[in-house]
Amino acid sequence: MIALDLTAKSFGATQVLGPMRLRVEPGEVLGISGPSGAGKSTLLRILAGIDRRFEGMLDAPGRRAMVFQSPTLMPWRRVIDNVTIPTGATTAEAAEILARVGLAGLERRWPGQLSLGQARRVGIARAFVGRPDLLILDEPFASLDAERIEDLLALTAALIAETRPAVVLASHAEHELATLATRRARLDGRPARLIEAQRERVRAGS
Ligand SMILES: Nc1ncnc2c1ncn2[C@@H]1O[C@H](COP(=O)(O)OP(=O)(O)OP(=O)(O)O)[C@@H](O)[C@H]1O
Repeated sequence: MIALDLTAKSFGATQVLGPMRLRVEPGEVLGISGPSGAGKSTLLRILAGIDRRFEGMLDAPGRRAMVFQSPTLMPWRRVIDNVTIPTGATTAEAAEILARVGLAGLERRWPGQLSLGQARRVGIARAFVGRPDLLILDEPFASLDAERIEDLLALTAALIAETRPAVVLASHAEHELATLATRRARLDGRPARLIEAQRERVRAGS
């Protein structure tokens, strides 16, 4: 389980996030919406352990993975190395997950030779290859066309069901949140608070 008890997060004199308490169990997908600039990315960076400069306590499981809005691939490394190097996965494990996300045969390509949708798939492969306990998804499908979003939503849902990490997803897209989230919350206000919706539905198997 991931547990955050946050008192405050500030940039300089500006407090961005107010007091909040957040818990996510393995197999749960907490979907967070909220206006632009509310602090979703800031909260996700805290949960991922990237930003430790906050007041409060974070208790997060060991294996964490994050998928960002923009694919953060190393352009000077081939696709397969973009999966193995940051994760420590073997070449065989990387090839298997790349095939799983529909990129069989593209392992030796350079990131610059991929479409945006393919680059996103590499990001998803990299996130799941280590079977994370905590998965942070920050607008993972932004700027893709509707058909590709559907494919990636289905793929992500299947991989979550198989590996059952605790997932926190931030998105502006209602459809993405409605498809993936088992719980919903909204981040709003100044400083922003997390307002949890009532539990809506629990996906089969979770
Ligand atoms: N490194 C930083 N230094 C100063 N202010 C920052 C920094 N990062 C974010 N902020 C500010 O914190 C607030 C929250 O930003 P954040 O990116 O977390 O919002 P968001 O909800 O993710 O927005 P969006 O939905 O547009 O991505 C904004 O007012 C932003 O300007």
